[in-house]
Amino acid sequence: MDSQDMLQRLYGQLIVSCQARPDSPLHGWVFMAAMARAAEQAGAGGIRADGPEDIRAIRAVTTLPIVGIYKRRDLDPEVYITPRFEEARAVREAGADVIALDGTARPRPGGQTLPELIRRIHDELPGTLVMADISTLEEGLAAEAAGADIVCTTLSGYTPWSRRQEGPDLDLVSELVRAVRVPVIAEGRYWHPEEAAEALRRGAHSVVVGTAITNPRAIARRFVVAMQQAAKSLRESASDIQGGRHAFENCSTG
Ligand SMILES: CC(=O)N[C@H](C=O)[C@@H](O)[C@H](O)[C@H](O)COP(=O)(O)O
Repeated sequence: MDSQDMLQRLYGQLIVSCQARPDSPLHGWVFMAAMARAAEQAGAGGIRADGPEDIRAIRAVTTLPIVGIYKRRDLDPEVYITPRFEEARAVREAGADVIALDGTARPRPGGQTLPELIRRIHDELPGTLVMADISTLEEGLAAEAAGADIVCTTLSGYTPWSRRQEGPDLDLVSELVRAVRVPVIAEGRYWHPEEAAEALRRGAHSVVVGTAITNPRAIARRFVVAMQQAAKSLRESASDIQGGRHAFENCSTG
């Protein structure tokens, strides 16, 4: 399948990000491959995955397009998403169709600039689509000029200069759609299905959802916190009622 067909295949689709950090009980390729299968059964149109081991395992169980990344926080705590050509090649060789990488202008470990890295991927790994993970409109424009095939809102809220907000950066989707010619993929803090639908209405090509689907710890936590808050206010109102009753009793016996 050529890269235009691949883009076409992702159009309007949910891409499920199947990632689990080392401290998660679900860390490991067995669990990530199972997550990817579950996502496919649900009707997702693509998978985003981290690291050659997970990507290889996912490739073995699905024919869905894979957006591959290789996080290397050990090389750089800030520019950690597929920072160098070495990581890009490893991800591609493991079976990824699209390589997503840090698309900001920050200095990269290894010293290559973003345009140099994208050029090298296109030259040496032909047929690979490059997705630039960016945090602002300006970075999206620069990434497109640098040769990125797709821009993605992944890093909005995760660079010191980008918008901080609890929910997804839908406005960045709208701004990018107006300003760039390449497809814009929405990603980052999509928690409700309606938000993903809204991203499509604003012109997103696809939407990537991770935590809300593949992180049971975060999902369960949401319930725990909501219930703890409810229990606390129940306790408070019960003690108010009790306090009221005491006051009444003291008053009527006094
Ligand atoms: C900032 C960063 O490193 N984002 C990572 C990129 O791959 C992942 O940790 C996110 O889970 C992914 O972007 C999906 O987003 P969310 O989990 O919010 O749906």
